[in-house]
Amino acid sequence: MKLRGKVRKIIQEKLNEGKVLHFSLFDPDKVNLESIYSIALKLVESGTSGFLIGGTLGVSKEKLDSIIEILEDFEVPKIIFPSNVNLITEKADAILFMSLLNSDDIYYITGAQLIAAPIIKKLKLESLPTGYIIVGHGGTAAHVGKARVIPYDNVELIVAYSIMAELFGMDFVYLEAGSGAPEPIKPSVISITKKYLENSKIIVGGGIRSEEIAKELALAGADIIVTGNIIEQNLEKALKIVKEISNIRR
Ligand SMILES: CC(C)=CCC/C(C)=C/CC/C(C)=C/CC/C(C)=C/COP(=O)(O)OP(=O)(O)O
Ligand SMILES: O=P(O)(O)OC[C@@H](O)CO
Ligand SMILES: [Mg+2]
Repeated sequence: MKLRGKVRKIIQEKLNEGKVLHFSLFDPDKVNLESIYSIALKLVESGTSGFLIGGTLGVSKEKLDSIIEILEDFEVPKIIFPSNVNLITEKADAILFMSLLNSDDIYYITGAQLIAAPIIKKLKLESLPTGYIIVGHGGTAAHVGKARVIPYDNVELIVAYSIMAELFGMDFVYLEAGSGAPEPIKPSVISITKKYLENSKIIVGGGIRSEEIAKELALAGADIIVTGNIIEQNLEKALKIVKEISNIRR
């Protein structure tokens, strides 16, 4: 919680320097507590700018807390990526205060947020207002969040949802293809969406497994690239992605 209250500023300053950020996603259900410190160290040395901690199935606050404690010494923001209200902890620096804009269930649009808001206030957690938009494959998050998933190539809908997030004043638009998606969101879709956004920053995640794709997405206009599965499955490849993104200047 050392960086609490500074997270948005840290992100903004890096973006102002023309950098594209990489966030490392740790799933509390899948990560091994014995190995997480050494994995995180390599990610930080390669240039990752944030830790997202979250998952949809099998996640407990206890495991979330243990992970954040292990990561505490790294001067990198530790941000909760919540699937529900049970994953709010005072140990984090910040939380993605997300609304799943293309959900059919009001619970994921304003319901969970209603329950979370007073808790976040009480804990003095920094909140990062985020429009969460699920596209394509969608994965477990789409199923649980009852998303009306947008087809990968329906750029008109993706743009409309993204503009909506910006008009609501959300600082971030998270375009999510779903954890482990067979293909990520298309760079061409990102570049078109980018043209319509004046303030909101674009987070892209889901199915990013190569430095080539990560670079294409970054050059197309993604501000933050998230990788999760590849860190668990092929750390060397994940480190290549982090290095590639960290070297980009726009
Ligand atoms: C603001 C608060 C407290 C909650 C918001 C809750 C919302 C809007 C949730 C959206 C729907 C949802 C289930 C999102 C999950 C986001 C997430 C943590 C994705 C990464 O986890 P996965 O990789 O999909 O999970 P598994 O590995 O368990 O499949
Ligand atoms: O695990 P991957 O496929 O990298 O997806 C990351 C993230 O966007 C999932 O919510
Ligand atoms: Mg996962």
